[in-house]
Amino acid sequence: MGYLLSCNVESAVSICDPHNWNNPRRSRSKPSPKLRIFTYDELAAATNGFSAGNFLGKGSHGRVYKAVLDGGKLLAAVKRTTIATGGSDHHNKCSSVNQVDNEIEILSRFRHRWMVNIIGYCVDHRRKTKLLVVEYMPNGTLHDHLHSLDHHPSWNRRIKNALQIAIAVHALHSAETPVIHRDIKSSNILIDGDGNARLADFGLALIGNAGDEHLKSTPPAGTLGYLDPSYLAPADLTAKSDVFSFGILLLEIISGRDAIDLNFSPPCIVDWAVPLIRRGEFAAICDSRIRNRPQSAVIRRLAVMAARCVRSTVEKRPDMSEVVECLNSVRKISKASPVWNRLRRRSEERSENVLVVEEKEEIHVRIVRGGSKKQSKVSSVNDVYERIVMEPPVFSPPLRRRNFVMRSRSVGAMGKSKVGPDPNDDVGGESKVFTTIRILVEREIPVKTTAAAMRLSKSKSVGIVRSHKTASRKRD
Ligand SMILES: Nc1ncnc2c1ncn2[C@@H]1O[C@H](COP(=O)(O)OP(=O)(O)OP(=O)(O)O)[C@@H](O)[C@H]1O
Repeated sequence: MGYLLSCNVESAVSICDPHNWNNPRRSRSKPSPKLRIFTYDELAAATNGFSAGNFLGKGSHGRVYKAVLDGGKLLAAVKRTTIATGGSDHHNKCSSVNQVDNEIEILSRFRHRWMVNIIGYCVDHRRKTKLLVVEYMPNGTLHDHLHSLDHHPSWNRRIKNALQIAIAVHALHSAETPVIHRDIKSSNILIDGDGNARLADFGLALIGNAGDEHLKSTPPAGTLGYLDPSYLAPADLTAKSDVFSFGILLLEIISGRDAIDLNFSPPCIVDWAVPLIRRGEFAAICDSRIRNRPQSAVIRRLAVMAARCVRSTVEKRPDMSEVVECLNSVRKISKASPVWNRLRRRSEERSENVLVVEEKEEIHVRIVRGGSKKQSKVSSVNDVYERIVMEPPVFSPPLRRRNFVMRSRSVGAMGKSKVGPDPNDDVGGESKVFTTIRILVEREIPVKTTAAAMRLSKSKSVGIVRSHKTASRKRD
């Protein structure tokens, strides 16, 4: 099959220094720590024989186990995949191993405080297995937190986590040899012991400069609901596809709803949120389960940034440095002392009608005295005119029900598989790629609305990264 990306440990030379994420020159000078090469027996012992008790979860390309290493001093997560030997599922196995190889390749070059970093790996040909060993994250995924029925992260926590991931993605994009993650989504963000968000799952990530042959020859991949609708062919890939996925993530963080959620109308988060944002109805997209709503300025800036990230015109999306700047300033506002925030809120409430013109990071506020809602000009997010709605927040649209926690499917397609954008996205033109999605229809819930409740089964990343070797062999 030729799906090979051998991890050359010695080539692991560059590192993203978390303290210098915006200074690639300084961060390049740090040496990369050596990867540990484990034996199978070592990892089997550390995971209690890959026991059910140590099982953490199952992805589309293998099972993940908790490992206790170095006499209990080091906790790790071990991702186990099977090396293909031919047969009907040969292609899937190739794809899994290839994704693990890809993760090893990329994670061995980059380390970042807001990423789930690699510790080492193991290749056991006799048992036909490859194991990736990464830092253990004890607090589940951001998806679990956002969609849990009991505990909902506070606004401060959400903004902090969004900023952490934005910083990690920006570090990848601005590295000397950039990396495009291609699978940014809440279930690929793990929460560490201190409640920090860490970007994980680099199985679909691509490393290289624009124009590199392997970038131009790797088919689109990603997760349904998060996948950039403009990314239909290998040549369409840019860092702005990650920006799109990050925008979806930000909408999910703000609203607490899934990227595709059939309990909402429309089910696609972009179709649901962007019209509300355009109309200035920021409160309507806020997660109604959190009692302490942040100031309007915080919600407005988050919502507008998210809407800009999911713009259909790729060039009009911000780059991640702008997203980081915005989230940084939002975090400062949201962390300001309660007294200051009360004063700010009061002054906001006093103005009956406010027009805000946002230009990049500068916000100019024009107070329109005595203006009616009709007079307030509300145009698209692109025109960056918004009206702050001073009415009580409009929470919970009528179709909202939380009977199910739904999860958008991770669909990636690489190699032979094909993947398409969310069917709800208005892509326009003829789509060159397709995808399938399993939907379970359930009718058991007595609710006032007439729509049947539907649930998506757990998302899975599917795909094969074609190696440089494969690409060049094809050319030959
Ligand atoms: N480093 C880790 N620490 C703790 N738990 C982890 C870690 N990595 C993965 N897990 C758990 O294992 C599960 C499976 O992870 P994996 O990355 O294989 O798949 P996924 O991202 O959930 O799905 P897909 O492969 O379809 O994207 C995760 O949902 C998470 O619960």
